[in-house]
Amino acid sequence: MGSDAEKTTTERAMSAPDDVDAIIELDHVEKSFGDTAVLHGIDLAVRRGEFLTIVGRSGCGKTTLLKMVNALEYPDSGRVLVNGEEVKESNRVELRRSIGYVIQSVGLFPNMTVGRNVAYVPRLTRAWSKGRERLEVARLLAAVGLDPELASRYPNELSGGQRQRVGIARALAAEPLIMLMDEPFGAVDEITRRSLQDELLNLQRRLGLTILLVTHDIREALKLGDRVLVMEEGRIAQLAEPDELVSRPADAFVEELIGG
Ligand SMILES: Nc1ncnc2c1ncn2[C@@H]1O[C@H](COP(=O)(O)OP(=O)(O)OP(=O)(O)O)[C@@H](O)[C@H]1O
Repeated sequence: MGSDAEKTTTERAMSAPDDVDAIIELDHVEKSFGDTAVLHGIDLAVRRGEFLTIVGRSGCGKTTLLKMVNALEYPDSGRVLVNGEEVKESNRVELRRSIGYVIQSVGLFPNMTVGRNVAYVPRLTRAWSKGRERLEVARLLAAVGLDPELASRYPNELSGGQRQRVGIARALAAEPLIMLMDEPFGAVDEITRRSLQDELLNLQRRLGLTILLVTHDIREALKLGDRVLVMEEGRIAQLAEPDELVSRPADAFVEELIGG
């Protein structure tokens, strides 16, 4: 009794952090801004190579949770561990370089070409020759479905969808094990969005990336996530595989979200 095979997917999904190969662990994390409590006792273990999607209403704490992982925010109490090391104790610069961070507004450097943008972190950390850099940039642009010829353009000479792809290529250039993505496809049309989703899924499987992706789009969350984390007012409403979430929503809130 109680073997893994006998558990429901929810029980497996909710099982204790120490019985999985966790690359990211949140251990009873609490966070407030002034008088406003934003995260309430969050316990979460993300497995190496897992794609976790995070959904919930605006202001429920999704971005704050993501920022805990790359030390842009710290918990008031509780612990956040990446690769078994507490984030609070880590070297922040090294930690951030090892974690890709992609946000909706992309944040490309406007005065640098696409190529320079993509090669930004490798230029700081690796001694690539000019030729090698050109090859690597072309490879990365192709990986996110962009024509390598775009390397010589400036960000303002690209469409919103192309800029989003460059943002992902730039994050991948640092060869991260973890990617944090906050509404990465928010500003693109439906067709581009679908193709970006497909490319991201391929990359994630191929490179064994661990991805935490925040989205407002439940269909996107169900399509991309190995598991989906539904947040409600700073708490975990449900953490489950997509099928389980759809067939057995934990409460009326999750049911409404799925129904919508
Ligand atoms: N630096 C900050 N100072 C004060 N309050 C903050 C700060 N960052 C976030 N908050 C507040 O914390 C709450 C959670 O914010 P967070 O950005 O995590 O929500 P979210 O779920 O990502 O929202 P959205 O879906 O709208 O992006 C919000 O009420 C927000 O106003």
